[in-house]
Amino acid sequence: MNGRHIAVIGAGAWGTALACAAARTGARVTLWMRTPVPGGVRELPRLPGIQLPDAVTVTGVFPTHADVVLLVVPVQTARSVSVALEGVLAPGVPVVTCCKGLEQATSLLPLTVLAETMPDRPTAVLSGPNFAIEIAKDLPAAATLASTDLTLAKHLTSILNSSSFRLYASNDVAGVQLAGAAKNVVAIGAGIVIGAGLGENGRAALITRAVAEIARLAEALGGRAATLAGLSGVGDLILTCTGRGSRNYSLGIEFGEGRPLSEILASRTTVAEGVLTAPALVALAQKMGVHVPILETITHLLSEKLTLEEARTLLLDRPPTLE
Ligand SMILES: NC(=O)c1ccc[n+]([C@@H]2O[C@H](COP(=O)([O-])OP(=O)(O)OC[C@H]3O[C@@H](n4cnc5c(N)ncnc54)[C@H](O)[C@@H]3O)[C@@H](O)[C@H]2O)c1
Ligand SMILES: O=P(O)(O)OC[C@H](O)CO
Repeated sequence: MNGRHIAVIGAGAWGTALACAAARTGARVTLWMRTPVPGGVRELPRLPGIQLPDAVTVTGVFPTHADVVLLVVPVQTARSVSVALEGVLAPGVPVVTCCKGLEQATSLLPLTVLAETMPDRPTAVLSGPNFAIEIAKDLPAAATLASTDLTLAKHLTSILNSSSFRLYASNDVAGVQLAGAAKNVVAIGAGIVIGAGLGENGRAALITRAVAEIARLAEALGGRAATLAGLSGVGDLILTCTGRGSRNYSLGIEFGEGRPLSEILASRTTVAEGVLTAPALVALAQKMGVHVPILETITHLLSEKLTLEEARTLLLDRPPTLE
């Protein structure tokens, strides 16, 4: 062990996988679970077949100290969990949000939520094309770690990087967070296209033009359009809009096949962040005065304000324009 301590808050699929990845850096790891199993566990329900490394201790108690804390809960719970964590965590310990989405009630990005709940704390975001099960199995992957403080981002990449999980530092927190949030909405749209039998050309067009919408919104929020070409942008869109392992993409496929959203959600126990992020994203775009017809159409399909036929007409019957 290297003497470092990494704490992971949230023992869902992604928290479990990140605990495995953190253990591979040589650190001691604590994994906070909302409802810990008495006597501890080595195999967790969200990732069947994955054994936790010995370096990982599962706990129901928030850490008071660590070299870094990873916040890995559904984005809609980030506010309440971070408030509780802030009550016990020592000042100065950096917190990295690993959530992908917007808070539904406020349209805030996760780091903006943390700025309200942990105002004096150093923070960062981790985002990229990462299916939890593959990270847990130690398959090769990469992601972006962004902080407004680039020195902190570089320091955290050096703590969390390993020979199978390669991290790149960035200071574009708006671009990285927005890309991670929006890709879940686009993945639902891509799934709808495939589920409805509209073809792979249509899916490629939808993804590509959605990138233009997200880039415009990222710039309006102070981010960089170029970030969309990176791991948190196109990288995650490629994975999530084509990989059947994506909860958001597979939800879109089922919806496109004609299954009601309420029925799909009732049949699942894991989070598909795109569902609640979609209306928040559209509200944010409206507030910033950014035109996002594709994101809007996906949102209206999910809320049944549009039929598939109406959505198709709305997107395709617009006058041609410059790319
Ligand atoms: N699964 C992946 O491959 C993956 C990869 C990258 C990022 N993410 C992101 O990580 C976040 C978490 O996703 P996940 O895959 O781990 O979800 P999950 O559905 O597998 O698990 C969610 C976990 O959060 C816990 N939880 C729910 N409500 C809570 C509350 N109020 N307080 C505390 N804990 C609560 C649940 O008990 C569960 O353990 C999401 O924002 C997701 O987009 C997931
Ligand atoms: O299963 P999804 O759709 O939540 O996607 C998981 C990760 O975000 C992929 O990078």
